[in-house]
Amino acid sequence: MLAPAATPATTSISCVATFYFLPLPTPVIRVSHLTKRFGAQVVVDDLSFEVAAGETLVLLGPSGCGKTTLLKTLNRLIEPDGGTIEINGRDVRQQKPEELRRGIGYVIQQVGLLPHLTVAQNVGVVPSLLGRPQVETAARTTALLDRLHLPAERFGPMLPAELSGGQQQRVGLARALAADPPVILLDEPFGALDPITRAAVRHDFRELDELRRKTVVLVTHDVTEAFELADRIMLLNNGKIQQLGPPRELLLRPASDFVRSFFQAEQLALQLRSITLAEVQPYLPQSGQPAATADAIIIPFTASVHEALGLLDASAAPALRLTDRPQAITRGQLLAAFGQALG
Ligand SMILES: Nc1ncnc2c1ncn2[C@@H]1O[C@H](COP(=O)(O)OP(=O)(O)OP(=O)(O)O)[C@@H](O)[C@H]1O
Repeated sequence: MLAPAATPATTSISCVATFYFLPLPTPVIRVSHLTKRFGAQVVVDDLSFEVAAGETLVLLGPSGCGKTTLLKTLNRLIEPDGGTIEINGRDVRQQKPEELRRGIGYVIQQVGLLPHLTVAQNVGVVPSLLGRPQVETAARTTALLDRLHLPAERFGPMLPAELSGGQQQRVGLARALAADPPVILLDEPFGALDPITRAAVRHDFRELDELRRKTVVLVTHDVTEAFELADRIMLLNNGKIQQLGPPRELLLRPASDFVRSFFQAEQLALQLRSITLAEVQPYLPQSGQPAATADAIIIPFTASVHEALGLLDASAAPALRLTDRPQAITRGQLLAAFGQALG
């Protein structure tokens, strides 16, 4: 059976024990007893949570559970009926909505590019509103478009209507990042794209270095997307948090039948992504053929079973070899050990 993973709570406790004199990092977003009703329907029901600096929190749950409403309260596109929201220690109600929104990146499924402005002008909208020097904005726009595989020289002068859906979504991401806001909110940012474009744009999004420094809240109903992108997932139903934690915790230690059944359909695929080779290693045969380095792929313990199988499928290699383990592992042995690790 898998050993229990360290939860954020246990990690924090051990940090406090060892470095009790260091203050814990202040959360960038702190939500307390947030409530929103539409008529008689309570859509966000007394929610309290925090998001740490640099963390990606994914809001997940069935249609109508309140994900978008919750997200929109963070930048005051929707005003709550009760509770408080602090961003960087300031109550959002103390700031004018327009000013607040200029400091928070926002990406939506419909992209919402301004049709009469060029791609470069669209990306530069917020920095211009903030009065940033034009030269600085132009350089930032070029760098972002290049990083999102839309070379600025070619795409910068184009109009949004001349771009494909995937290209428009990339421009939407560049626009949200242009003013370098510390917080980014994304509502189904890849939702309108076909599966192949969706995977490609999501990959480029994940690879953006600067996102690692940002605090991100992302809404999706795509479970695989949530597992790929989230540091923690908040699973919602009827406006209430059903479970909040790292993806593998929701999968391996569901807090309720609702959580268990939510992931049921994709359970095997998610387990393959969540479980690492370090966890299956005790169940692999302890003796066997040493692998000839030339015909086995060497893979680290930190890789997931999904990544290992993907590498085997994509190459002509007959087996894998874990770093520091001389024996080769075949696909069959890996799957058998994975089954045993799941218990
Ligand atoms: N402006 C509004 N007026 C009345 N009801 C609303 C309004 N906006 C949302 N709702 C209702 O609030 C509930 C939650 O909506 P919300 O868009 O937050 O859900 P969601 O989880 O994002 O759903 P989806 O995944 O389908 O986008 C739904 O029942 C919706 O009909």
